[in-house]
Amino acid sequence: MLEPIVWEEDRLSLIDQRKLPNKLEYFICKDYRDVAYAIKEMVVRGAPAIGIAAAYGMALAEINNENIEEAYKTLKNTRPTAVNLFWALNRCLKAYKEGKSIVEEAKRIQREEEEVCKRIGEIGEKIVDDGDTILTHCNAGALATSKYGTALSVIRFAHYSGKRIRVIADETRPRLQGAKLTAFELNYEGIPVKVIVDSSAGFLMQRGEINKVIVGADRILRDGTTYNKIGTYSLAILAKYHNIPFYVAAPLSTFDLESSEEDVKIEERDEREVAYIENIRIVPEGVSCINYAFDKTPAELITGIITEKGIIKPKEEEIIKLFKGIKWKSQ
Ligand SMILES: CSC[C@@H](O)[C@@H](O)C(=O)COP(=O)(O)O
Repeated sequence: MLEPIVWEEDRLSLIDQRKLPNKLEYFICKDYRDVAYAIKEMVVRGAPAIGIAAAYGMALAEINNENIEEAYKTLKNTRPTAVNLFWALNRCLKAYKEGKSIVEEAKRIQREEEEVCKRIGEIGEKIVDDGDTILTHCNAGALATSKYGTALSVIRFAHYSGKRIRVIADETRPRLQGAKLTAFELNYEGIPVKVIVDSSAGFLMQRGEINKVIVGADRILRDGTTYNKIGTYSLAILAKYHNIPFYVAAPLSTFDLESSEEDVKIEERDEREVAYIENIRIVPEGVSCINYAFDKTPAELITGIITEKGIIKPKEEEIIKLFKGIKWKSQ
């Protein structure tokens, strides 16, 4: 399996996801500023992965004897929507304030998140039937976590258990995480995958060519409202219309029990991501573009949320029950 986040000899190496699928290269981070750059520029991306990377950013600040509060602030301001970033940074800051090692805390976060993704796969594969064709959006795989993934962990474990499944990856404009990353990751492991343009999902559903939709999440509120890559909401509406089960797979670190919808900042990225394809302008000069990176899917469109502690309905009482006995702080 790919190893997107490697901590070795006091430095952090990240698979440079901007270069996939054509080059598998590592981007080396020697200080927290390198990590902040890597998160902002999407060298590393995906909610759990940016949380883990940010934790190592704090670890680098500790090793380099830099100001920890400054590092925390810089890393916190890289991307606004995925809550795992704030969750991981807060864990590291707390460890530091308690006089514990940030390096050890970051390693613990990575180990735990990998284990959690494995559990999501083992638990979630039960919803997959032999012969299913599963649509997924963006990349919620090992590249977006550290190992296994969330939505792709469910798909991986269904494949490992011998179920004959096929995956359809939305290309996921504008950054093409589906076409570039999900297709690369699944193909790397021999899991059958085909790529479609985002706009053909509805037609494939209408033709009965999709049995399930499984996506990841960047933030889930206490009422089940789910923030994920732009386009997720449209897929959820389409799935509802065609009676296709729509699942979200996410670890507890992606839940945000404290915020309400007004508190969640949807990242808006540079409009050039839409206006250009591989450095060629495709939108007429003088025309601007709208580039929200995430959207919001209401709970009533979601069949179930697959977590490391079981599959739940996206309902407040079930979500609260998940967190019984767990202390949690987002931002
Ligand atoms: C397990 S990753 C889940 C989400 O983080 C993923 O679906 C997603 O939306 C990633 O967005 P990105 O902008 O590539 O960081």
